Amino acid sequence: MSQGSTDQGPTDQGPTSHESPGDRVDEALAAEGRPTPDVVIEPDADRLARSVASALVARLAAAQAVHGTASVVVTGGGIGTAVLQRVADLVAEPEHAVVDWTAVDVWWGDERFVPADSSDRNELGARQTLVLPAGIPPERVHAIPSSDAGFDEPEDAAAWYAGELAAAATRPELMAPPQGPDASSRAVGGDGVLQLPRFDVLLLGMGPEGHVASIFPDSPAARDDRPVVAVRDCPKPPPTRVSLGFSAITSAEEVWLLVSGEGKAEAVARALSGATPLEIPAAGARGTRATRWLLDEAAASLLPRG
Ligand SMILES: O=C1O[C@H](COP(=O)(O)O)[C@@H](O)[C@H](O)[C@H]1O
Repeated sequence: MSQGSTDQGPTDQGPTSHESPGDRVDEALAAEGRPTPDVVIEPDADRLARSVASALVARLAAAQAVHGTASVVVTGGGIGTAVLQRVADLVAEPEHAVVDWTAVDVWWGDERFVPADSSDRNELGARQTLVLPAGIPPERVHAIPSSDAGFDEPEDAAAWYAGELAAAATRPELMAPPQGPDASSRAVGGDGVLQLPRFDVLLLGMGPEGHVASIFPDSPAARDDRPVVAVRDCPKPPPTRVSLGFSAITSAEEVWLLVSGEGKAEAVARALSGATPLEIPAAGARGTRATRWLLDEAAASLLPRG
């Protein structure tokens, strides 16, 4: 994996004309002094998917060495699904059998609130490409409810998923490690109870306008402090979704943004040069220990060189 690091991290925001939770995410992250994002550029989407897959297997193995289990948040989308396919290829190779897949918890960053068998479900791609081939046990697979799973409204599904996260947060092997006062307050509710388990790696795709999970620019979800939010009137179909909010995304130890294609180059450049999370939600996706922008050449084409 060719590796580079930029000093263009989105921590030096200028003053904003109005205050909103989206702006507060940015300010809180800057105040915590989170690590500057790394930028890794691969020649094309296929090589990007392969190198991310290898890095993900290594990261999950390292997490299991420390905690006994690993916890990953997966994403839908083209490159996100390609990465899971490449991980599944590695699962089939004995020399890469470094991860105990029976001890991996899988979460989703966002989901479409449509019937379970709809091809629009992010869940389907991840189940077919990785969950089934790797043999991850059903009790460790935490899908966001579909519209036919007994919830009439996406708000109910979001509240249920938030409950699942809070329940997992009490499992000793999934407890989040202590963080700084501001960061840990994201994982803890107003009642002082842990709301979020440990996420070792949180994978995100990014849309051409800079959306991550289902947090779109200048949308209610970008202004919502809750760990899980219902999304309505989404500009990209299907319009009704459930998404992790910034408070959950920024509680992850490592956030990896997977981006390929020229159509996303402008949003990548803006996210890494001071756009706010309200303007480009990807700019607000930061891990407590690391943020990695994993790009192909086309997606990186508008970044300043060197
Ligand atoms: O709608 C969504 O889009 C993003 C990006 O998808 P991509 O195909 O442009 O890479 C994805 O990350 C998200 O999970 C999905 O719901």
